[in-house]
Amino acid sequence: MKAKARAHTNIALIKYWGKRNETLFLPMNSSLSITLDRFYTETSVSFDQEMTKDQFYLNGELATDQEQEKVSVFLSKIRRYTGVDSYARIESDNFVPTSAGFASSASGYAALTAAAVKATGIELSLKQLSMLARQGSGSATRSIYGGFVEWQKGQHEDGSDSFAVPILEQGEWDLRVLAVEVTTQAKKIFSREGMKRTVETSPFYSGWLETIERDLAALKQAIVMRNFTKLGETLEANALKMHATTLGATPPFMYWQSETFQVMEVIQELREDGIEAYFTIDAGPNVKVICEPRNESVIIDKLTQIDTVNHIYTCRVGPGITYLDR
Ligand SMILES: O=C(O)C[C@@](O)(CF)CCOP(=O)(O)OP(=O)(O)O
Repeated sequence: MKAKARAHTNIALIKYWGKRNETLFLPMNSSLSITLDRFYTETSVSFDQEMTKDQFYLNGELATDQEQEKVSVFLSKIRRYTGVDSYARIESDNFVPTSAGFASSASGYAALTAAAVKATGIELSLKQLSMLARQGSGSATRSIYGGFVEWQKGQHEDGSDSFAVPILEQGEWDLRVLAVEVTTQAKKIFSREGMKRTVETSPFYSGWLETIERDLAALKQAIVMRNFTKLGETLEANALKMHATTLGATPPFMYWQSETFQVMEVIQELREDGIEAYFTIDAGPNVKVICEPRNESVIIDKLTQIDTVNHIYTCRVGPGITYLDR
């Protein structure tokens, strides 16, 4: 019983920031992302009755004990859900430049979910795959689908209504995401810890939640109307509000470095010159710039003039999960 799947990473335009249930990975708020074409994870899973424990290989190497444990705990959720009781060999290859601020957990857990379930031979819906991937990493919930994807937070405390739904298919709106990799290698506060500390201690967190539904509605309307200005203004403001919550945490923290501000200033200058570009930032110093194809080259030219910019990856809207020959 073996299968292989590919899943792409995604960039949130309305951020998932905070859990209401850590065990089931239930979010405090709904979120919305774009799946990207360029970066993905390929994972194969082979269940074998003879194995006495799971074996996880990452990029060709046996993974660390900590990674083995995380994957095995997650695979047991899939075993319970599908009724399969054997161990498996898992091989994952990440085609994701984590140095550019892309979380490989989104594509990683989505690909693992798709390959593992396929290997069991049990047919599940994309909605069920999304609910399973959510329990590996929240942002993986969205990588089951391509295009523009909403992760509905759901109301039920068992998570049965917390999954992703496709909003717009790949190819229905051709936008660009420019991932700007800056030089700093600051110590990273992983998003799981960052959001937990913020939920538990930041007085600004309630303000974040109060504006989420309005942001989400505005962004979904912008998508329906293909209104790039409204999309950009909404996503940029949402990212800024997310990062504002961390400043009020105990102890306070900030993901931005001086290089981050340099990129943000150039984006604002571009807009003053009439070139529409908007930025979003996740749990790190790197900036992702969203623009329309016609402005891509002028924006890249301007960004490459910043001496602390290491590399710029150009991404387009990408696909949902696909199954590969072994
Ligand atoms: O992607 C977004 O919506 C916004 C973030 O990237 C942060 F900016 C959060 C991603 O969190 P994730 O790594 O999925 O956390 P997990 O559920 O604890 O594994």
